[in-house]
Amino acid sequence: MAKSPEMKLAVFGRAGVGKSALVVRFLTRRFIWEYDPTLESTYRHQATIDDEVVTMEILDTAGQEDTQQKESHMRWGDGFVIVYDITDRGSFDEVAPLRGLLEEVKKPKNVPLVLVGNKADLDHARQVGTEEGERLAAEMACAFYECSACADEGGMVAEAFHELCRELRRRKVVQGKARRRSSTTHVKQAINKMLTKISS
Ligand SMILES: Nc1nc2c(ncn2[C@@H]2O[C@H](COP(=O)(O)OP(=O)(O)OP(=O)(O)O)[C@@H](O)[C@H]2O)c(=O)[nH]1
Repeated sequence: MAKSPEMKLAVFGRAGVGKSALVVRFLTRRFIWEYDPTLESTYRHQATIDDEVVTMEILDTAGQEDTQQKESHMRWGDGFVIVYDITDRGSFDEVAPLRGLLEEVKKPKNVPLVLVGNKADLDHARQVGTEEGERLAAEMACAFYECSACADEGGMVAEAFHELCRELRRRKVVQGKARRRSSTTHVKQAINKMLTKISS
């Protein structure tokens, strides 16, 4: 049987935006009100996405980690969930610098990621408009979801993680094609070289 693809996903965002709550919601479909502030935790999870089994390693990072720790986690990951809290403008302002660091650490640029505005159940305390999230996601060329880890009736949390896996899969297909194309070109070049040698 073919081995299921493995994807390393890291979740970033300011302390308290709900990273752990989102990861736990995704893994268990439950919401737990209080967590110890995360040092960092990694989880393994399997899911069937569009008829393909995918194995995910999910890293729930600590909101308070320093730049060196962030960079090391960014190097580890294949795809990223950047989370802000719709009731915390400051957490939204931290998204662009986080994305900037990601682009610096990961080369080539255009890193696979999804943007999540969490705590959508707290609309009365909203500080960041939905259109602002949409605009930022468009600038970063990534998918955008407003979610609530606490009240996830629409299954948006899983959708955000699944979309990131789909994006990683799409890129793998494109990279595979590019690799095949480049090896075909190499073979053609070698044959041409041989023929030139024979005829000279
Ligand atoms: N109302 C509401 N509260 C939420 C939601 N998600 C998380 N919370 C609350 O927000 C607080 C912080 O949640 P955490 O999941 O610990 O946040 P975190 O981003 O992992 O925080 P650090 O581990 O410190 O980086 C907790 O009190 C959660 O109960 C949500 O969707 N709605």
